[in-house]
Amino acid sequence: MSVRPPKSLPSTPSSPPAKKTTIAHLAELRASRIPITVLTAYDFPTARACSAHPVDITLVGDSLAQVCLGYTSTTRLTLDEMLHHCRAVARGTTTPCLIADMPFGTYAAGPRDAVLAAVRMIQEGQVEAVKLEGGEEIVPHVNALTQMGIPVMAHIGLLPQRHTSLSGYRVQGRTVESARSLVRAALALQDAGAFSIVLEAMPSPLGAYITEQVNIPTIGIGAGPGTSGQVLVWDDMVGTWGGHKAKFVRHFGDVRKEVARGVAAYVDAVRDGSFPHPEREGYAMDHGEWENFLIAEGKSGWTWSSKENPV
Ligand SMILES: Nc1nc(=O)c2c([nH]1)NC[C@@H]1CN(c3ccc(C(=O)N[C@@H](CCC(=O)O)C(=O)O)cc3)CN21
Ligand SMILES: CC(C)C(=O)C(=O)O
Ligand SMILES: [Mg+2]
Repeated sequence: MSVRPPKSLPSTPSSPPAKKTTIAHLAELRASRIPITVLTAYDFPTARACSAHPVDITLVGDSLAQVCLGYTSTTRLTLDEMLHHCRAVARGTTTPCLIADMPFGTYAAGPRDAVLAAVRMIQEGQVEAVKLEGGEEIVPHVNALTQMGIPVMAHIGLLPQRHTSLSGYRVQGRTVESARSLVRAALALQDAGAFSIVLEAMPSPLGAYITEQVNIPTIGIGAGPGTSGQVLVWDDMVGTWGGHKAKFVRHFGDVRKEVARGVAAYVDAVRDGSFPHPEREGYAMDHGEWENFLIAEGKSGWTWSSKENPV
């Protein structure tokens, strides 16, 4: 399985042809202080939407477990389930860099497991890089992956895969000790070869401070505006997620309301017989063929009106 070749989007007079996002390009965005845009995607149409007004990175997050599959925790998601969604997102992805979360349990036992699972994610899932949650304890895993040429995005701060042992989804880095351990983790993960780090749920000054201390792009979610880029979960961004709304979420659309309106309008239209309209959404038949059909059936006087006889 080879890495997919860069694809170009058609150019318009106002915009040059979009190029495939590379790791070097992400580093350039950081150096130029151009915010990096990241959105999650779990399926083909969402991947297409992310590619159409292109974000820099499309992330198949393990938030997939909750917002798309209805599990109560990301820890329920298996590698096979993740691969199934990665393939769908890959089919809809053009220029964005495609990254996916390594599911809970696929790297816990050690670097060897991490490499085996990451190879499957690249070969079967067609992703370009993997993301792992953890601090200094996953430095050996990040080393093993990056030494074999598998690009790694690190993820520190709030670690949803550890919500049970951490007694919930809590903002991190609010004490001197916790803030210092996050800075140490960021530097250690950078030294281990991570090309970028997600900073989740930490005070804004700490997000900016870590960003200044490292020389790789940081991607914030609830880490303030001082990071190199931002990520949001798709369903939080478009407003389709009906569960807990974290403080860091902003709805940039109200798709839930529009979906509810559409479903109600469809059900009402079918029930009142206004959908489908016999011509607008139906197929016509040559009049002579129809007459001959009725004669063949012995029913030449048969008439039908969608109004009188809706079924
Ligand atoms: N829809 C959705 N959005 C996410 O960002 C997300 C998921 N799902 N699922 C996987 C993880 C879980 N995440 C979460 C889940 C809960 C909080 C949360 O309850 N945050 C509290 C902070 C509590 C505190 O003060 O410490 C909040 O109110 O923001 C944050 C991130 C992030 N990821
Ligand atoms: C929110 C991002 C960073 C994530 O890890 C996910 O969607 O699972
Ligand atoms: Mg995740």
